Formats: sequence, structure tokens, C-alpha cells
Amino acid sequence: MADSTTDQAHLISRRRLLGTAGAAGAAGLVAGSAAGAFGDQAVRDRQAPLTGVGSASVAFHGTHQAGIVQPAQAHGHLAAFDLAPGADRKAAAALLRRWSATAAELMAGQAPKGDDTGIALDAGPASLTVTFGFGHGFFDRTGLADKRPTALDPLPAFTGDALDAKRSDGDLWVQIGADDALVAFHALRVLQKQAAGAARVRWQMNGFNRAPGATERPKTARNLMGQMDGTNNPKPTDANFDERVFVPDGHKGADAWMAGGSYAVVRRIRMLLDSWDNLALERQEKVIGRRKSDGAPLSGGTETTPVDLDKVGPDGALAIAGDAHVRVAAPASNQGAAMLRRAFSYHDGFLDDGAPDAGLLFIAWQADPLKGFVPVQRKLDRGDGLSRFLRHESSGLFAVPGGCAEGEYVGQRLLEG
Ligand SMILES: C=CC1=C(C)c2cc3[nH]c(cc4nc(cc5[nH]c(cc1n2)c(C)c5CCC(=O)O)C(CCC(=O)O)=C4C)c(C)c3C=C
Ligand SMILES: [Fe+2]
Repeated sequence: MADSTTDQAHLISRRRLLGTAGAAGAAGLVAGSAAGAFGDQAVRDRQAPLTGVGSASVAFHGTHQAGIVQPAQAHGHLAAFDLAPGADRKAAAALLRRWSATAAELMAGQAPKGDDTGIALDAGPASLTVTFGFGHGFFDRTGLADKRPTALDPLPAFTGDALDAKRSDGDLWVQIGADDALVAFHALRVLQKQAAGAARVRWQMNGFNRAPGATERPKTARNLMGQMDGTNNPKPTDANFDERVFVPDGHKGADAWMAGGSYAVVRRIRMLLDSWDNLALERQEKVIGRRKSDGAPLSGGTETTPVDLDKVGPDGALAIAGDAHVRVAAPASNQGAAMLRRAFSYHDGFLDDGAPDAGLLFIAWQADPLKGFVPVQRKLDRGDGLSRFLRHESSGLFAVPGGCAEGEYVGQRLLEG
């Protein structure tokens, strides 16, 4: 797991580097950065050590890439890139090397070399994570088809899909999350500029979650339907967590390079909020199988009480209905199939009929999509009471390699193996 260095003593923010070294020497620490372009004022402004949200950082280097097990941040950007015509394996390797070095700098709160935008100049890393993945087409374009994992075979079509091909798939995928909107956008902009000549943005989506500190104590985030979403996710402390989420070490075969990696299924799921909001609270709760106020299962207890799918109420009916989302999606209903859900909400304005163009950027992480997303979505597609309030509008499946050590880059084992 990538180390989450929230310990204040280990936090390295751009401000702290400058504060410790002193203004004059500090200019050298960010050599090639925007500091020179913004003059003395920016340097003076950055002398006090950062505290709070801005100071938290996540390590870029590690066994797994960051942005999988860490809590989803307040701001997210998802971007898919297609390799430019003529960009080959060498060009792809150079891009991943450049992107990895930049992500490591940004996540440590340092200005990347050559950055002249100044967008995040005053801020610390704000829990920034940058995660890179490869889509199906990447392997053909780089002459690496023999290394493509079978797990990247296209997802089956589902009856409820209304997918927009232009906003689906892609050769490369970047997931960015940060607890500050400018830090998140800055990372996206820097990476997009660095891709010039090698890859072009195919689609891009923006998402959000509640800001840290918005609730009296840390709580499970709510989605735009108002439900607590993420309660029954696999936990890193579960004995089988790694087995479910990450490709095992010592993994053999053409895709041995995926050891320590994970597969991300990305779905832009629009919520039919006008219909949902018109549903009485009791009906809404029945559709999910949990109470809206506190996320407790309708079989009783509190949010964290295990769901009892066999519980029958005084009226003789199942406490959690046959088509309730949590029943249909539960590992117990899917031969143990499970995934780690780490989503962002999105809102892209209003459609012509006045309905919000809003929903969930659903991201499911698993060691094998055929043992995670696919069987569960097949079942939801047929029998989920929630599905009549949802439209799956875009879809992507990406191989997200394991993390890298200092001096290496993400995907090196594939591109140089
Ligand atoms: C294919 C997998 C899933 C899709 C797609 C999906 C979409 C989706 N879900 C919600 C809201 C909730 N989901 C909840 C639980 C839940 N959902 C899935 C899978 C998919 N959801 C699973 C595996 C689970 C856990 C089931 C269990 O073991 O109990 C919940 C309950 C709280 C929780 O446990 O997170 C809510 C609420 C929405 C709104 C949505 C699409 C927009
Ligand atoms: Fe769900």
C-alpha cells in the first residue's frame, strides 16, 4: 500500500521547504519553477509552515499507486488520453517517465520543473494523488499486444447501458484527486501540457466529494441521491483485501508486469434525480436497503452493523427487499465477487428538459474485473431496483500498474520489460 504520510512531522509542503531553507536559498530548491516568474511577494507569502488540509501529503512511490486505498478527495479529475498518431513505445515510455516524475513532485508539494502557471503556488499538496492506467488500445499502439492482460478484454454490454463512445475508453487514463480545487486542476493542467506531441485528451470529467472537516467527525460521504455511499466497501484491514483489490506479487504470465497493480472500471452514471427526488423517503430507503439518515441497514442496527439479508419483518416480508441495491450487489449474492468503490460525484449543469446532468463517477478497483465489477453489474442490470433511476453513460476499463520506486516510473516493467 502506498504510505499515506499524514504525520505532520513528515509533511513536505512547498511552503515548508521554503520556510525552512529561507527565502534566498529556497529559490534554488524550486529551481526552474514558477518562483522566479512571480517575484519576491510569492516567496514572502510562503514562509509560514502550512497547517491543516493543505499540508497533508500522500507518497507517490510505493508498492501500489496512490489514489486507490486513500479516501476519495474533495476534488477529482478523470482524464483519458489517446496516443498521438505515430507515438510509439519509446514515446509512451518517455511520457510515463515525465508524468511519474511530475506526479512525485506535485504530490510532495513541490512545483514541477518548468511550470510557469503558478496555479498552486501558495498551496501545499492537499492530499494530491495522481494515478496512471493503460487502456486496451495502448497495447496495440505500442506494439505490446502480447503483454495485454486478458482482464482488459472489453466489458460485456449491459442492457441498461447508454454509452457515449467519445467519452469512453482511451489509451491512457489519469485519475487526479486533491482536497483543494486549484491543486487538483494544476496537476491536470501540468500533465496535459506535458503530454503534448505524445498524447491528446480523449475525454475528461470533473468530480467532487465533501471537503475534509465539513462534518463534526469523519463520516461516510453522501452521493447526490443523499445516501451514505461506501459503507460496506472492503476495508484494508480485511484479511482478503489485497487479494480482492490488487494483482498478487509473483503473478506469472504475459501480464506479470501487473503485480501490485489493480484494474479500474470507470463508469459515468447519471442519476435521474427528478424521478428519485419525487420518491417518498420510505420508498427510497427500500430501493437501497439502508436508511437515508444514518446509512443503517433496514435489517437493523447502525451503519456498520452487517446487513442481514435473511431478516424477515413482522409482516413476514424480507426486511431488505428482493430487488434492494445492497442485496443484489452484495458479495453473498454474487459468489463472493467484490470491489473497492471510490467515487466522485459530478454535476455538469442542466439538460434541455431542466434535469440535472449529475450523478456518480463510479470507480471500482479490483484484482480482476471478472471477479469484481462484471458479475455484480450483470446482476444489477437484471434485478436492481435502483437501476431505473440510473443511466450508465460512459465506461472505461484500465490496467493500473503497481507503484514504482524512486528513480523508476509507472509502467516501466511493461514498457521496458
Ligand atoms: C457494479 C457495481 C455497482 C454499481 C454500478 C453501483 C452503483 C451505484 N451504487 C449506488 C449507491 C449505493 N451502493 C451501495 C452499496 C453497494 N454498491 C455496490 C456496487 C455497485 N454500485 C456494492 C458492491 C455495494 C455494497 C453491497 C454490500 O455488500 O452491502 C450503497 C449502500 C452503502 C454502501 O455499502 O456503500 C449505496 C447507497 C449508486 C447511487 C450507484 C450509481 C449511481
Ligand atoms: Fe452501489
